[in-house]
Amino acid sequence: MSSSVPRLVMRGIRKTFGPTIALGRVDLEILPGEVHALVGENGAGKSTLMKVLSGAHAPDEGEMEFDGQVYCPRNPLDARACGVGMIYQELSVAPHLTVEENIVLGMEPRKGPFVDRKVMRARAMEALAHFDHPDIRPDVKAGTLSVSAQQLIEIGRSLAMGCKLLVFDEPTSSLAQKDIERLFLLIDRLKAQGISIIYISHFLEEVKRLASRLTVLRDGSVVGTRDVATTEPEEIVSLMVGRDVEDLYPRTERTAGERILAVSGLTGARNKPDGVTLDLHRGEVVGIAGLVGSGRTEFLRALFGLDPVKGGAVEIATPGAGKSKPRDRWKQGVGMLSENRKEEGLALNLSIADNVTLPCLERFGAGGTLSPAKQKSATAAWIEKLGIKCQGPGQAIGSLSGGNQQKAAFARLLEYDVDVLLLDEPTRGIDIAAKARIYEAINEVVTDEKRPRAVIIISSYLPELFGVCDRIAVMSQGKLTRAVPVDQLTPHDVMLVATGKAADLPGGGEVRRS
Ligand SMILES: Nc1ncnc2c1ncn2[C@@H]1O[C@H](COP(=O)(O)OP(=O)(O)OP(=O)(O)O)[C@@H](O)[C@H]1O
Repeated sequence: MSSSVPRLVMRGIRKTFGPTIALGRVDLEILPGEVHALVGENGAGKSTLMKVLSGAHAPDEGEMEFDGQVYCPRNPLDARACGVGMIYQELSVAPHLTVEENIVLGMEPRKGPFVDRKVMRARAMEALAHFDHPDIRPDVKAGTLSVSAQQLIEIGRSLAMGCKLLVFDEPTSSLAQKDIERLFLLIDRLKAQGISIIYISHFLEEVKRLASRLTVLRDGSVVGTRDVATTEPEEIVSLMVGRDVEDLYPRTERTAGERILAVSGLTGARNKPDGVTLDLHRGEVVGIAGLVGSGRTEFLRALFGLDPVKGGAVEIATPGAGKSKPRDRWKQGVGMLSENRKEEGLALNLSIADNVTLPCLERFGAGGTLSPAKQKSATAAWIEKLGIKCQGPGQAIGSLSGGNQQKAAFARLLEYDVDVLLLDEPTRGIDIAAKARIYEAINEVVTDEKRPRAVIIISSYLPELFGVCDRIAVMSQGKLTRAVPVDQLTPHDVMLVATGKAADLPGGGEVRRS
């Protein structure tokens, strides 16, 4: 931190949306060459603060300075021209354009009425020199590249403009482990070049690895800024949630009951999954570990009837099974939460109550009439249980923060009350305290005395799988190992199989019974 002039000063930033105070007079200071983490619960105001910084939202009050100059961007392009680049979770690369066209997008160098292709190429090459990535050539179509390469194009776009402050909003959520490590090394290099970074993440391990200071937002206010090296994770979490953290992985005694699902030799049209066999019993949670791209999502999609299969069988022993075709899994008592929030089919203009009750509206009225009061009271119970931060069941779901939308999608699955829950990365984008509530809800459904349900959960976060599951199986190149009880496994065993260094897990594949 060579200079005494801060890179960025945000002072007294206030932003309201109708009755919601998203930010109440926030102050933030970022130094040159500093990686500064921004953490907080879902709905704390992190995205809103960054949207003010990027010119996407005008603040109601407050002022900003960038390198000692007044900074007041009119829009994100203007912000980038002033030196502030944003790298969002949902990438904004244009797939049909080439890498170099993406890098100069909106700032194309001109020669008369035409794009100056020579200057464009030179600018792109200069930006790409930061990455040393063999696949990212200036003339390839961006859409043909992996998610991690597309993320680098976004970063390149900001570097080509000479940005001195980059904002990363949960950048690792769609990346494979090796790409995550590559990104961290890049962030280290950018920092060494004096570029400042604001890093938003729900993973405190990432914050520890990268940041020197962190700021905690709670309910639209800064509750503390700390040096990362000298701050314990427990202190950060209690600052975030405003109280001490209880047990993150609540779990009561579980017993596997009758078999509810039997998958044998399931093979997808494109060989992912590849001959997958798995049994699931009432009262248990089975985890699927594996690297991004190993075929975990494809397995759940094939099992749920979303993608075509070319071989194998799925037997379901729920009260609703047999009455309907395999495509109608919901009617058979099987529900799925997709990893991609956009695919969840949340109707963004409708209220939380409408979204949560939509799949089972018949329960909320009789004779063709609907009782909004019943919809609202059922939804209010989920809002309370999962801690969805909102004004009430009537609020449009599109105006919730990303993590709170994800919680509402989970509430919808629970409200539908299925026997088998298929969960693909259910806590992605969800803060630590809310994760604990989701784990608690999972524990409740599998230990329900009258009707214990069964859960399959995919997660890239091993502590989560070890905390929540009874058995874990590992997916690698479309093939799934036996599901082994968690107390016979270590995370190391799982990683060896996931990375292809071992063929199978140790331990037996038996199900624990009472
Ligand atoms: N366009 C909008 N209209 C109405 N309310 C909004 C809008 N954008 C954000 N809010 C509200 O402002 C508050 C802060 O939301 P924000 O998205 O900044 O939270 P966040 O900390 O980024 O959460 P997450 O971790 O879930 O992404 C929330 O209560 C949210 O519902």
